[in-house]
Amino acid sequence: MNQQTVISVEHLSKHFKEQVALKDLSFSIKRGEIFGFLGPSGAGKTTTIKILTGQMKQSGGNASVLNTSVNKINENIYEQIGIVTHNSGLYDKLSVYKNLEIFARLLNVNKSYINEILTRVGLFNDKNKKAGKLSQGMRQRLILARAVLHKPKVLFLDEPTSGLDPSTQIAIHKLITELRDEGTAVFLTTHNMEEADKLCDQLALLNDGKIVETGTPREIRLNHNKKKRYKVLLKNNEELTLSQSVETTQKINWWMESNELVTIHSCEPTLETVFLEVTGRELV
Ligand SMILES: Nc1ncnc2c1ncn2[C@@H]1O[C@H](COP(=O)(O)OP(=O)(O)OP(=O)(O)O)[C@@H](O)[C@H]1O
Repeated sequence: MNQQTVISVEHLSKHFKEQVALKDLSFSIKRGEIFGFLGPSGAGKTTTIKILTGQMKQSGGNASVLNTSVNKINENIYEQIGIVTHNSGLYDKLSVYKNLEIFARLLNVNKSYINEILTRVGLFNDKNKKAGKLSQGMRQRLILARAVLHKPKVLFLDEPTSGLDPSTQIAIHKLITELRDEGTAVFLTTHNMEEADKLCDQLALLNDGKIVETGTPREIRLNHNKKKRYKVLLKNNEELTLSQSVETTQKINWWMESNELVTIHSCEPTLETVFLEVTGRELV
């Protein structure tokens, strides 16, 4: 295994009685990489996180996190990983600060870091508020702060921005990117293709428990850019979409020479379009 590899998954499968939830998944994630697991509801994203964090047993194949097989994971691993899932809870009756203080004690983190992380997630001024009185976006930022308080080497985020307002989404994206730049490996599940496109270094598209496409967001979009088209805006306000051809090249040249061309863009497919193309399903 490459020294930089922190998560390695080989032929992983999971079934619940007759129902197959994961089929033969293989991928790896390196240090300082955001890996996006993109798929519609029921595709198997949460099941994968549960197996990788030792909360559920796989039916076949193997996976390791920080060189420990998921079959041998014990609570010691929680000193090195952080998890944000749908059911991450908070102590509602305690203040924002106290919620973090409890975890700082459990995880042997210097208390001085609490104020720093509260500032980073934009909650410093709310540190004395009771957790139960926070808005949904503030709650999610506190849950994220708690998950990264001990500077984990691996961070698992299960749809961390689902249902949040745009400014909270931006704040969370900024923190995730900073953590990646500091070397954390991030395993992120989402069904938000814009989030995946913007944030992730590598992506796996998951459908019905199977990986149907992998690569960087750009590679995936360009691989599926078969019908190359261009959108142009001309000085007379005319907007045209043109397919690649000798005729189109001549037209564009002419508009450029005669200073008629205002804007030109290539029309690559979005990840949403790619997903629809490879699965026949929308990413909802
Ligand atoms: N404990 C369980 N018992 C039986 N079936 C389960 C269990 N957990 C998950 N499944 C099934 O496995 C499949 C994958 O579920 P999973 O929760 O991993 O999907 P997901 O991609 O995380 O969906 P969402 O985006 O809605 O959270 C679904 O068909 C689900 O019904």
